[in-house]
Amino acid sequence: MSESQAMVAIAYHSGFGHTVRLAEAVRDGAASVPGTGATTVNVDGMTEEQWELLDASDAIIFGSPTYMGSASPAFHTFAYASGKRWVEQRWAGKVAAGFTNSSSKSGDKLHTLHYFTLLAAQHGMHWVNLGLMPGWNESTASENDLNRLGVWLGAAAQSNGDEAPAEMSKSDLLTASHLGKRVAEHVQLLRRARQAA
Ligand SMILES: Cc1cc2nc3c(=O)[nH]c(=O)nc-3n(C[C@H](O)[C@H](O)[C@H](O)COP(=O)(O)O)c2cc1C
Repeated sequence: MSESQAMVAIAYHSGFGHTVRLAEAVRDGAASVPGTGATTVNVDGMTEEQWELLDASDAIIFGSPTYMGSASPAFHTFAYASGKRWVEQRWAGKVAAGFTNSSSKSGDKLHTLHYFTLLAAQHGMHWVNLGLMPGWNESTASENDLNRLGVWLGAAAQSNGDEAPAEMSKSDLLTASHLGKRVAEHVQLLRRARQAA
């Protein structure tokens, strides 16, 4: 990462390989914005180096499958451990966003996204929402629309319980990529504003 380059970190967990595909799409969307580097961090077993990478990032995008109506236990372990950063408000002022995946169309994914907003707020971070109108909600609409699940708070994806990660919805992956790009654009805006201040 060059000195002037912004960094977007995607802090995610994936138990069975679906959510990691979203994390990669978010990363690619963020990296498409000029002057932005992006990297994924699997939060299941964080190293000191990975914590330092998050500390040094301009944005942290949280991602987890929805298990039993909330983020996965591995993600919650990461969030609990982030309390060390919380005490010092070390992530305050960073940009935050989130994404989740589950097998049901709703599946209570919104609760996972709500949880991410609280985590971001406790860290003093600035939440960026999805910024896409809902798709697939008219007779002429299609499940290939962006934001096909009609969520505003973050990127939500649905993968059938009997299908491999390779079968994931292209619309969901593009929606995740949109979120990464939007976060990187906000990071660039904030950087310019802070430099001008
Ligand atoms: C313990 C457990 C709890 C789950 N709870 C939910 C749930 O609350 N809602 C839902 O729609 N799917 C639920 N699922 C399905 C997962 O969200 C789904 O398999 C998802 O694709 C897993 O993502 P991953 O491959 O990244 O781990 C659950 C799966 C497991 C193993």
